[in-house]
Amino acid sequence: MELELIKVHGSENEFFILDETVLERTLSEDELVSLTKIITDRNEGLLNGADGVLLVGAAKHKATGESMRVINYDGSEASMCGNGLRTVARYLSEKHNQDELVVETMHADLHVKKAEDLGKDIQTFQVEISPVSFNVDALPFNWADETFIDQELPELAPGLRFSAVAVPNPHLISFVDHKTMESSQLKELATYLNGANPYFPDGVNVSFVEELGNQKIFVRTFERGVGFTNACGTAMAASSLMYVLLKSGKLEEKVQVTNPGGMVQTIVHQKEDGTYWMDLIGNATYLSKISISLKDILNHQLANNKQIRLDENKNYHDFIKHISDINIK
Ligand SMILES: N[C@@H](CCC[C@H](N)C(=O)O)C(=O)O
Repeated sequence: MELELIKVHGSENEFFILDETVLERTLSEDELVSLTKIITDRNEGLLNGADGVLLVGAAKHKATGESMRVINYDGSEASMCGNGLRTVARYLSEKHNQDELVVETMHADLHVKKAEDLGKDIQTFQVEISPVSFNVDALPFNWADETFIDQELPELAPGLRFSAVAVPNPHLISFVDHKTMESSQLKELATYLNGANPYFPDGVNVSFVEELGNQKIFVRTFERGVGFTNACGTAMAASSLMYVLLKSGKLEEKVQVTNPGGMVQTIVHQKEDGTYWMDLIGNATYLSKISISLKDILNHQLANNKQIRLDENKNYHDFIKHISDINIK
């Protein structure tokens, strides 16, 4: 069976999009996990690998058109992916010739839409990040209290304060100074919390956040199931939420979030029932289109592919050259 893949990125968080609805048959779970591990491998994978696979499938609910599943680099499945959802939003918007759609994800049907270009000729999409929960059971986080907001974890990271939030994938967030941002502390802590540990049985995405100015933050994330990525969309949305709640107090106002792979904008909203949701606005860039058979992938014969390299990334690089706040790679 021939597969059509699109290599894409959102803030240089890279994925392969695979649309299962146009295949002769659906993939088995084993095939999906094996395929993901093989093509995303950063050394031997397809086109230098990626951070995961985004599987477009038929939606279960009538109200929505199609669904997105997120398979991390290590084959584990995540409930959401913010950067990935922007690229799937673009794919579905072009497929159905529609500027606004609803995409079904593991826990929520999310509104997505085409937005004004963030930079010259940068395809830009705005996606809903929700539902948000501060309940530690939603992550899950083994902690005695119901929530964990702006608290110390002295046995793990003395002197730092953390907040735990599910959006709905799990995030642990700390506001740090520049020196801590550049240190090895994030890697050490996140590696521990994503191995066998008593706190986060399913692992957690860990982010350090540096305040850069009024409604401006820099976010660096070590992702569960991947490791360091250039950016994590749900982490930037969750970090913006914590920035608004703990620092600026400015709901409904754009936050500029820079990251090692570029820049996005977020807006934190509060509903009448008191719950929060975020908009995540950023690039949805196509890198290459690839045709390859499933058999060749599973036999590690990745050279047997046909590919069309797209030239959109040049515009993206011109765009990020002008973001002066990108200071950590
Ligand atoms: N990069 C994504 C998040 C992908 C899932 C994450 N690694 C997890 O396991 O929760 C994003 O842009 O949100």
